[in-house]
Amino acid sequence: MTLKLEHVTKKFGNFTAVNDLSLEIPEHAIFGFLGANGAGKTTSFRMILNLIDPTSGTITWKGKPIDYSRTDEIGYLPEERGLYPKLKVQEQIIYLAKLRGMSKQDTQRALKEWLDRFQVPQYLDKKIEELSKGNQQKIQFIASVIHNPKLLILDEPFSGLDPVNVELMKDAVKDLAKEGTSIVFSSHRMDHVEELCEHLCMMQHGKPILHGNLREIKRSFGKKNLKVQADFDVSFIEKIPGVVGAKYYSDTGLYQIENEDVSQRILEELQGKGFVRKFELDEPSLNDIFIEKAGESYE
Ligand SMILES: Nc1ncnc2c1ncn2[C@@H]1O[C@H](COP(=O)(O)OP(=O)(O)OP(=O)(O)O)[C@@H](O)[C@H]1O
Repeated sequence: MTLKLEHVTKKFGNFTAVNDLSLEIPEHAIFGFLGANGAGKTTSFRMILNLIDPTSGTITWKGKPIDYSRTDEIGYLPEERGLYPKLKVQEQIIYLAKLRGMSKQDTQRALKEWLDRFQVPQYLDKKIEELSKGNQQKIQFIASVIHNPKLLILDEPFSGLDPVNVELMKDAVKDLAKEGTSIVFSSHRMDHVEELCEHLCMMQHGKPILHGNLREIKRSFGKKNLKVQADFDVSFIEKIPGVVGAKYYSDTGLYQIENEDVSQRILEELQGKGFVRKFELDEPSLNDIFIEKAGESYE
């Protein structure tokens, strides 16, 4: 029951918004679409949902094109938030859930649970226009998940939310995945994708420049990061073989090293030179990988 994109390209006139995108989104996974503004994330989602046609390539869900207008298996949180301002929260959600084939009673039950979960039970009979933007977003998120979709597509679900609400929404996304929903979400925040996703696709100017399992991507990148903080000058570390990058922030040296053996060599060289306050070996960040692949910084 996977979502499959094969050689998908979308052109608007002479401009290529998505360029030869192929990927498979495994069942029950959280899949992150990462990319700066204009990278092609929303265009990819619109094609997945059959809202616009690819110029070339094919997209299938369970082996067939998605019929977004009819299926009750899909949930979609669009980037442009679009609730009816004059409707009350309850009226709005009941209306949208009905389009997904849900009864009024089931919707009311599920809505109460979601409002409690998002700590806003008092919004049930409030008009959408009376809510703050972030709270409207929570309601629109509820609209996209109320019918327990099997495939959930979330376009920038965390943008505009304060840190507390980002955490609430992240937990909801994690729980939905645990319950069996396949989730695809876009973000320009690498930290959100690193935290939530097993799989990701990183887009740049319409092209996928990195794609696959997050752990595999990090492992195959090879290099690791080492943080050293000491009461003496540690800049000699950059000359040690296997150290391929160095940066300094006040009293901390940040090194990119080829492998773990190099960190052992560095540790030996540090012995007897003075007091070492920090020696921390880390996986490469997505940003490190992006810079190497794309030849430029992320945003
Ligand atoms: N209907 C359209 N006609 C012409 N160009 C378009 C159209 N839709 C999108 N584009 C262009 O395609 C590129 C990709 O846009 P898209 O909205 O997919 O990016 P995105 O990664 O979602 O960006 P953001 O993070 O800003 O939402 C942009 O340069 C955009 O201007």
